[in-house]
Amino acid sequence: MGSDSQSKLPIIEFNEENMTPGTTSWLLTSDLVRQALESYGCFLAKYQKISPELHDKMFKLSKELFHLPTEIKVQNTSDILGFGYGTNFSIMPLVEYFGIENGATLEATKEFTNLMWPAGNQSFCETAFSYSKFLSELDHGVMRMVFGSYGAEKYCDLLIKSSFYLMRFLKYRTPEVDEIDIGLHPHVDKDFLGILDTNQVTGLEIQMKDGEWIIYEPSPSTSTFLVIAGEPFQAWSNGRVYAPLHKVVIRGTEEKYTIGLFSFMREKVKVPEELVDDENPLQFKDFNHLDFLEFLRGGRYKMERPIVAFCGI
Ligand SMILES: O=C(O)CCC(=O)C(=O)O
Ligand SMILES: [Fe+2]
Repeated sequence: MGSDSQSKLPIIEFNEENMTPGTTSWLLTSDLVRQALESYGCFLAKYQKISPELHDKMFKLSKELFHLPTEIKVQNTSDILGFGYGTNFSIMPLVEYFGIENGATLEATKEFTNLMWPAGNQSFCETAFSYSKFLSELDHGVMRMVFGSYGAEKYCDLLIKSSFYLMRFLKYRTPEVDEIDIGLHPHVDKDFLGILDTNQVTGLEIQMKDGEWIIYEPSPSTSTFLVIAGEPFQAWSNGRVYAPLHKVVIRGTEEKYTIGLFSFMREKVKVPEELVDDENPLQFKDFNHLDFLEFLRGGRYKMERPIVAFCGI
């Protein structure tokens, strides 16, 4: 166990003003965001667009989702590894999750809702859609800031246009006597950028660059999110952005719920020439993000740094 996240990780506020590209506060925030991702691979984002009411409603509806019968839940499938429903993993028995592929679109949210609630659940559909839409705006805002801060803003629109999301709902039950307390094994995310929201239960632990593990303490303010970089973002930045190893360990007696929005790119991911010079030679070849996800099949997702094996130079 290490120290807690509130004292270690940068906290960055996002508002109308500093999310407007070109303003002085946007430029200042852009540098803070880039530095945070380079130093920690993650930071806490204060983002009021998701109100406490919306947060509470989304988590209440998420609990209802996990209460559905198993025969309904297993219908949430996807061709992409890890995008559908998952549960009862022998090496991490506590976690159960759903995924909405193309989350942040109304069509996919409707389709998922109708699959889970054939008689309809308008409240879930509307809430999940507005929640994921607001989070996707934060995701775009963060990307624009990082690209801008590297002087690589001209590559941002194409990638953002090609991006899509996995909206993931996770639940971790508490371990029974003699059961392991691992919720998620240590892993580095395979998305470009992820945004995580949680109920007030600790469990997520993140490894810092110096090897120390810190415990993510959910903020009492429900408008605080954890923004965390995945390996593809690290590759795009030619190794500048850090993609931290993290895990979930359930030590208490309360169930943990998480909601995450993770971005993926359809457009080829290419290190900008602005990030390559004599001191920083090219570390990663151009790659297709979805091919990377295919590459992870057959147990390769357990590798320590699969992106290096996939497209490292
Ligand atoms: O539940 C959490 O806090 C972490 C989730 C996570 O790391 C993931 O879905 O990749
Ligand atoms: Fe993760």
